[in-house]
Amino acid sequence: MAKVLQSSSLAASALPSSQLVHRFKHEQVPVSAFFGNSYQKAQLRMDGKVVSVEVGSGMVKSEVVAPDKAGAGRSWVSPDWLTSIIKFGKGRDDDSGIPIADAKLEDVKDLLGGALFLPLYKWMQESGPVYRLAAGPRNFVVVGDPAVAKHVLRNYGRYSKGLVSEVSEFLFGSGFAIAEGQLWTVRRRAVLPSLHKQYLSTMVDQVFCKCSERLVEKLTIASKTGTAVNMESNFSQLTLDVIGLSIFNYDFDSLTSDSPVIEAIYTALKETESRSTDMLPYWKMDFLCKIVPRQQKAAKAVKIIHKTVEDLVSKCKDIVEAEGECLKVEEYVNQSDPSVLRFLLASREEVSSNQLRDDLLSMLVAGHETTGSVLTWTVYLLSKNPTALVKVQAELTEVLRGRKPKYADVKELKYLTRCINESMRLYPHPPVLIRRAQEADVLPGGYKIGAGQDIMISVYNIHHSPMVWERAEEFLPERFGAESTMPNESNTDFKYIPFSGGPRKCIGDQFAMLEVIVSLAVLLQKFEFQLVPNQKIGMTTGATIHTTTGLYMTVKDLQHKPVMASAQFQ
Ligand code: HEM
Repeated sequence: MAKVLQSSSLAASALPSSQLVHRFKHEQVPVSAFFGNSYQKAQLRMDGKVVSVEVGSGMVKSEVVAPDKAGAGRSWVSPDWLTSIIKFGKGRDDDSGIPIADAKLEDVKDLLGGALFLPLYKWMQESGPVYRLAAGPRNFVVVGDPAVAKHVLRNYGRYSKGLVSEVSEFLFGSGFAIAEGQLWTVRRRAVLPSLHKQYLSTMVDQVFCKCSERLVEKLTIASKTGTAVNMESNFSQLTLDVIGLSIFNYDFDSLTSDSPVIEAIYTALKETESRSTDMLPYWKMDFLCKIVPRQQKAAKAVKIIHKTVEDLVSKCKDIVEAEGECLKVEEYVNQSDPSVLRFLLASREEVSSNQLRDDLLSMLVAGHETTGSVLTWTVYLLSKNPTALVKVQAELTEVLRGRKPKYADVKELKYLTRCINESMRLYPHPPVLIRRAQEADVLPGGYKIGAGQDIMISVYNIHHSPMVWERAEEFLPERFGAESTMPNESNTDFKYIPFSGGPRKCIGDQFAMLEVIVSLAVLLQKFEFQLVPNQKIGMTTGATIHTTTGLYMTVKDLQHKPVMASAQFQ
């Protein structure tokens, strides 16, 4: 006898998703992945219709029963029935102690291409800091509690990157940003020393300042004509220049944002940007990527990126081989090319060209949009908080007196740094970290999870939680204190984790902070940024928090404007 969903008991594990697909939203999704092995028949709301689906020995039969007047199913996440599945699936024997979020259609209708972290926050307010969410083919335990985040992030061996590795492998390959186990350990250990202090201080002068000054030239023209500029796309371009030049070669005149190399990478990255989120419903269905046009486009773009990076690796190999001997750090940073690539080749480590390519790509992708988004939201917040902006300008005048910043100046720009810290609290990039339990575990608070459980650590929830932060929604750079050390996961006990924490913490955190501080020091000494009026700045997500339609600003030259306020802050 076929059972209907509402009365059946569903097993938690998913069927292999390979044969069973249902056409939905113009593309195909794996019906079977939504159900357990004991499932036989259910009614689903899909594509604006109520559909009866029957599964038996590898076959799926579906027929439309009625139009779906309630409108559920216009999103691939049909929350009402997914919540039901989880409730029935976990059933009476659920002793995990984890409440199930009551996901409603209106919470998630814009989920695809929208801002997932916003409904995650709403559900935290309703269900508490740790809850279970049905999302597409999987269920996630969503974490907004610093103690639980600390447990998961610190116990790396027991939690892998899971889904995030699966959906971004097409781009990162075996790069260390998504690699696991021994490969990750070896490659991270090999790359980490390339970001040493001397390298960073060289980059401030040779790359960060130069790229920012190039943006100053562009904005000067806009300031003269009064044209509004989209600062989000300008920052995206700036940070790609910076990371491309720093990783591959900082010969500024030969490798610039308008050079074919950077241009190719930029175009290709744009194409691939949304593929990871697109991929979530197709989880483990590689064949769909070969037939869906948008996925085909992304696959082509990855080929361009790979070819471009392979050419750069091979050119640099020739240079290093011609040099013969291994260079010491001091010698190497004084050379005309102290790039990460050159460091890695000069260290003469046994590594394949493809592995090197994937590791460099890991850094390029992880270090580009994240830093661009921090710049975007910091400038946005400063334009909305004139008192903080005046303090920043006063500090810049006091410390730099109109000159460009050097490495040693950065630690004196305390208030600017706190504004950036606070911007990363309010707008963390990425807003959600994904992990998968390798074994059963009990989380702090007594929540039980099984092996294979997917987990979303919502950094956004932790950073916005009124249980964690006072006046959580306000922009208060002073909250971190001027003289205390830079806030991080250790000194805030995982309340502040914009760079994650534990063994897989961001490898480029210092690089990124330096880059953002230096870029803003150059730009804010020169210009005042004003939001174009009547602009709605909405949020959406790719890997980071983006604006929905750009951040349009007018820029005014500050050259002759005196700065009044004192730079002191408590
Ligand atoms: C403000 C800018 C940045 C932010 C907010 C940021 C944030 C993060 C976060 C949260 C993670 C951990 C992801 C996870 O646990 O799943 C991460 C990892 C990583 N980041 Fe960053 N990042 C930034 C800039 C950079 C830069 C400039 C680089 C390269 C120079 C970089 C390279 C990486 C790499 C390679 C990883 C993976 C590390 C591993 O798995 O071992 N990031 N980043």
